[in-house]
Amino acid sequence: MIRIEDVSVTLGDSRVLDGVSARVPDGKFVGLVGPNGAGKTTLLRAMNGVLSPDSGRVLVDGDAIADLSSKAASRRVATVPQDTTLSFDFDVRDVVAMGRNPYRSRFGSGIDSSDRSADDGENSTSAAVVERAMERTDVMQFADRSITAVSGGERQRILLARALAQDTPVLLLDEPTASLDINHQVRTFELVRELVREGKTVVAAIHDLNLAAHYCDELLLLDSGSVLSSGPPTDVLVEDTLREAFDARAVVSSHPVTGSTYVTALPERATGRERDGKIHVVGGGGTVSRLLYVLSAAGYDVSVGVLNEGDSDLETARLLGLETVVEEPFAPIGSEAQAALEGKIRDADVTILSDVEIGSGNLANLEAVSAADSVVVVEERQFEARNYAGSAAVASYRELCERGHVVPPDDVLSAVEDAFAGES
Ligand SMILES: Nc1ncnc2c1ncn2[C@@H]1O[C@H](COP(=O)(O)OP(=O)(O)OP(=O)(O)O)[C@@H](O)[C@H]1O
Repeated sequence: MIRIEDVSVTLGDSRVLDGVSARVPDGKFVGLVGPNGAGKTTLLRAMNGVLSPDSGRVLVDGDAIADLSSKAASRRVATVPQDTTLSFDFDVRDVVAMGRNPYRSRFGSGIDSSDRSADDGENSTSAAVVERAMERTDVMQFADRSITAVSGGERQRILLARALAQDTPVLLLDEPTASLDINHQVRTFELVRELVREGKTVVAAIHDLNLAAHYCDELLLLDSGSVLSSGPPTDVLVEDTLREAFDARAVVSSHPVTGSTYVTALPERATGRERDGKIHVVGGGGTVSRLLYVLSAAGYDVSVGVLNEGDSDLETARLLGLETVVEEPFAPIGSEAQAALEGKIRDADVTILSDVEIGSGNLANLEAVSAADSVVVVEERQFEARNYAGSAAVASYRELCERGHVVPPDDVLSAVEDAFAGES
């Protein structure tokens, strides 16, 4: 168990940590999240004993880490720093083997009698621990190369190997995947989960909130040196808290594939007049996702439907946190969905009809749209080019086109602005 008790740290003139308290239970993976400069690295440095707090303390397995000798502290806590630059010219294998230093006697390279690996018997020599650490972090191929001759991402994995070779119950990682390609990001986090399953306690500063949500048991959100929120990712990653910490608009949903809490950052609303109108979008079949994103990023209150369950546009709408009118997969629009659609169109200031197919199956949709206050029709092709034979649906669609703005997809935002400006 790691206990962080009311830790405050001042660096230069600034109070970098201000009364931080938290607990990390054994065998858990806790993600430290928060904006740049929030104090994540500083907290990790207080946790490994490199930095002594001005007040408060960090206890690891009951002992204040700052009071332990550096050797004793290094047997409890291993750290992979954010800055992995190493200026000395050692072979990679030697760098990883440095993880064994806390177990070596002060004289020469003999193994200290308290070396846990020595206690483990013949097969767990230091060399074997080092080899295993290199295998798990996929750096064996660099073993005989100089540490100065590997890439930043490779160096990051080598320093993780060194931390594993240290064989400590606690592992601290500062942005462990910052320089890693997508494959090694996932492999590293999967490895961390495996280490946690084996009983290690891991705390990692992580900028990518979605990776943090997916892999961590709990998150500790720091903001300006204080804990703003802590607990399971679903409790910490909520829109209001994210706005407060990161000063950013974000939508929180669950990822359609993994089911993990998923944060989608939205661009700030364009400056100028506040776009606070309601828009309902009729369209789907995988064609309106970008439109939904653009409109909600612009700050409008957007709803969409009727969408069938299974439509990728529905996933997008859910990711963006939009209101939806939904029908069963592949089913025609039933009376309940029809009534909900009519309600949404009634409530909306502007209704967008986006490149829908015109046919008898869509007549009810088109008639519902004809009750809208203001209509924008998105058309990839000119109406005439569609060459539809006369039918009630075509007549209804033609009437909507005559009444509303007809625009290509790229011009929707300006057409919507015109509609709000009352120029329709
Ligand atoms: N030696 C120092 N002297 C003065 N201020 C410092 C010093 N080291 C760090 N700071 C400041 O302390 C604050 C916290 O820094 P820290 O590196 O802990 O933040 P962080 O959350 O890890 O940030 P990032 O996400 O950018 O890595 C920052 O505002 C930083 O500028």
